Amino acid sequence: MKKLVLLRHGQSIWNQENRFTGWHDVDLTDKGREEARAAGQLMLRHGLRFDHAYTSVLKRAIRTLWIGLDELDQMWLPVTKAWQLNERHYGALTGLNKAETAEEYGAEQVHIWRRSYDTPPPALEEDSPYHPKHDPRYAGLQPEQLPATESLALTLERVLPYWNEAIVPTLSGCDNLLIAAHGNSIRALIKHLDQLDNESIMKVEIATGDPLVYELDDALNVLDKYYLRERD
Ligand SMILES: O=C(O)[C@H](O)COP(=O)(O)O
Repeated sequence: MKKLVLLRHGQSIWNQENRFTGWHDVDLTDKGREEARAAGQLMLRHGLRFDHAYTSVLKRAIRTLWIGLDELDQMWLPVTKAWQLNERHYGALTGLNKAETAEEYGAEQVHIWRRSYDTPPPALEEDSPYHPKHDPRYAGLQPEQLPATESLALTLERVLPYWNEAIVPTLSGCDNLLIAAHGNSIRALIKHLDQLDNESIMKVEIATGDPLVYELDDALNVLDKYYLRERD
């Protein structure tokens, strides 16, 4: 039996400030580092050790992974960083306060932007400093690969090919894999793994620093799924 653990990063500075973040690269708060440490300790207590780890190219997920692996004494682990595991791009909402945006546009509209399956937020202008075309870490990508906004559906369109082409071959050849990522890239993976319809995925919320375990057979069929804290 294989184990796949999905871990959302600990609290970030913009989570704390209640700002739309998406692809903006903000670090963890002290609380976020503590959440990452607690997640690592929880995995340690349950005897989890990994053969490989994946993360995004955003420091809140990378640092959560580092802290978790440090607790597991597995800092030596091979790690693959992939932009495809980034948070969904929040478009023109990036940097705005979520409560203030709800006051301005209405709570219902903000809920649609945050949780509808296929309604993306308004797109960023190309000259916005938040546009990924200005960020050297994406210099190797084609212009059409750089989002100016993303719905969950569009996020899935880049997460799923990466899952199939990169993660599935790795997972097929090992026992235990850790993915440290983001609320919506993890929701995209969950939609695929649990075969949820577009309606059901809208209700799925992912907490920070809360390891979610999938037990899989050799063909990567899901045998069981649980939050590790439930078994603590
Ligand atoms: O990018 C963000 O702002 C958060 O990490 C996730 O936001 P959400 O809860 O609005 O999906």
